[in-house]
Amino acid sequence: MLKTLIIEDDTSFSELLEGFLSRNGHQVKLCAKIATALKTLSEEQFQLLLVDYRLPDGTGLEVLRYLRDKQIAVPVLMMTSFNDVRTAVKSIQLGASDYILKPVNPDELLVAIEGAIAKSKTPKTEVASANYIKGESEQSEKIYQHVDLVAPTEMAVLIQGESGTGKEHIARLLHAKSARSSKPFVAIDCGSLSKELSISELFGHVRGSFTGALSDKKGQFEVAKGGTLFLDEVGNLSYEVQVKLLRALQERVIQPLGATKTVNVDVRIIAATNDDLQNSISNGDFREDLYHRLNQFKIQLPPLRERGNDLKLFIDYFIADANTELNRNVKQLSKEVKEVLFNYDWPGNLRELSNVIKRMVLLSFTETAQLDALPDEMVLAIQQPAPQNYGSDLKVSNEQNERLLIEDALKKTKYNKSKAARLLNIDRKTLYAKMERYQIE
Ligand SMILES: Nc1ncnc2c1ncn2[C@@H]1O[C@H](COP(=O)(O)OP(=O)(O)OP(=O)(O)O)[C@@H](O)[C@H]1O
Repeated sequence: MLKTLIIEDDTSFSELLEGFLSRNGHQVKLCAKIATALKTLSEEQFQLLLVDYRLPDGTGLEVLRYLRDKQIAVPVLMMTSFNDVRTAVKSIQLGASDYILKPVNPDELLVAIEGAIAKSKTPKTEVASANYIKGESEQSEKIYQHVDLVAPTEMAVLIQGESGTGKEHIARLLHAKSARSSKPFVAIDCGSLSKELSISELFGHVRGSFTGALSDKKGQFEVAKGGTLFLDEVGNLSYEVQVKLLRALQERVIQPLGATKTVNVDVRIIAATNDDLQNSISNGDFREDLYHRLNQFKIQLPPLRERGNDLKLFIDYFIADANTELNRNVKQLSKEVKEVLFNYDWPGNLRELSNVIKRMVLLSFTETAQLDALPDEMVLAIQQPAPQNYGSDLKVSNEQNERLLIEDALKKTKYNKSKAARLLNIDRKTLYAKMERYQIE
């Protein structure tokens, strides 16, 4: 019996899920609001969480933040509508194992649950012998050439790219191709750690150094000794932690919280970000000196929609993978499916593509995948008129869209800036900075 908590406000849907999962070996509990869910989580332990993204008293991200702050390790599967994919993909950065599109298909749900549980059992420190393909576009060639050149050096590498573009995959590859490959690769998700936690997580602490420090704990700098420390979402580190990190990198020593002795640092740093750190530097959110330390070599990963022919290669690759995993035999795509896959703009990049293809293969019982195996909303999305056209100036166009999104979020939240920031999935400081920039009152 797998003890499972479903957090979902649509009661008829959650009861349906409850019945289905109970028949498939789950012991299910239901909560319809975040507040009741957090109370339940403080009283009981679960082995799996299914969380609706939009809930009456907030978004599923709040549940993830709670789990992070309380250091509760449990696989979480986000259930999201198509329109929320962009933000749901971000939930992965906050610790969710995966997301699944609503309406939820039962077979797809079981596959996603299996994946989420398997993922939670793979230690983050393990270097996965990930299967990957390189792609053939000019950009891909350049990326892998740069990987080959920089991997054997000791240079700090900054990997920049949208969510799901393969940053962690490149970081693991850099490690695997370096002289440090026999030593640990340790990944830290800086986005999912509070300030207090990130200091102890990075540098360690000694027993009694703060309430709750019941024993000595090695920081990840020490755990990664001789190997590579991967700082994912580095733009989310608080200013105080940035100062400590910079000192560690400059002086090559760290001091665990409460310790009198220092420890030598022997790690190579690879950092990743999906923010424009230059922007964060001008906003005063990120230290320029740290940026230069991390950015001795930059690898920019392009979004999938700009990878040209690579999209086809990735589609073929993910189909082959899903055929093997799900015991299907999809060999081709109908004309309509091709049209959708090649015209969609893939905000969640490779992660979204791999999920969409897995779902499509699961729902295809013949050799040709048909349109009804794709999410309806995806089909609708490509039929919608393109967003307002601001000419070929990408920067102006992005800024206009950002401005509209911010105004919309403010209206929806009756100008409550904390709520609007949460809705936009940015912090309040960033929202203020953007409002000032766009002169939104
Ligand atoms: N070259 C590749 N070949 C095959 N699959 C890939 C490749 N690159 C990435 N993927 C797959 O795409 C998904 C996203 O990759 P990854 O986690 O590395 O992206 P990311 O940019 O670090 O994501 P996030 O910003 O959400 O942390 C993973 O499932 C990964 O296995």
